[in-house]
Amino acid sequence: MIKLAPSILASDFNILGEQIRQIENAKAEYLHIDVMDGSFVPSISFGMPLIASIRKNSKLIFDVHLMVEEPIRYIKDFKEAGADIITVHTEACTHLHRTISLIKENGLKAGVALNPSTPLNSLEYIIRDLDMVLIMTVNPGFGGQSLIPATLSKIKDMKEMAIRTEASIDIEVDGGIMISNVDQVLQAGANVIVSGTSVFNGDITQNIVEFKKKFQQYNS
Ligand SMILES: O=C(CO)[C@@H](O)[C@H](O)COP(=O)(O)O
Ligand SMILES: [Fe+2]
Repeated sequence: MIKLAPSILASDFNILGEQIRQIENAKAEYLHIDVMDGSFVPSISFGMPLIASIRKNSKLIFDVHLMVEEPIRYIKDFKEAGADIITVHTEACTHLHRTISLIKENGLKAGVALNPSTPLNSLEYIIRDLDMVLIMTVNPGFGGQSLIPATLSKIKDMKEMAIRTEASIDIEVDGGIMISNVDQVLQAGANVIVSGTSVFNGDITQNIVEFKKKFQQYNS
């Protein structure tokens, strides 16, 4: 089943609650929440207080993408704020296995994200412990960038790796994904689609309908 994960980084924070309701009513599966620390990535976004606040009025699955150095320091805080899935960057973790174990001990789903230049073989000894791998299709840090074409073959290779290792993982893709190029990532094997700009620009409900139409042929 293909899932849509709208990224609130592209939302209008002045009416965030209302926009999340629209996403929920349009039946997106996840809410993608980009946390940036100004160190691992150049920009700073938001953190636990915002998540705790929107958690009160949403039943969506909170898919928290931590672009944070040594996220092991904050796993418990993000759980308490309301995260359901926590994805950490392999490049930001000195002790990746320990970090993933802590996410799981907290009863959450665990994901690992890879920057565009990070090879898949860094996952070889951890893949069976994961619920999700996030293949970044842009360099993390900002919304509204263009998908890097070389990441398409990486998604394919990830799918093959999951089959070869018999790992039952979701493959999430994130960055520059639009209605016009979503077929490419779906054909490559992704099944969780993050989209910020293309969901929030214009009519949110209609944009989600368009994404879901595209997903139909891959769901059979
Ligand atoms: O993690 C990130 C960026 O670092 C993403 O989740 C973006 O927020 C996606 O936004 P678009 O590229 O779809 O505008
Ligand atoms: Fe993200």
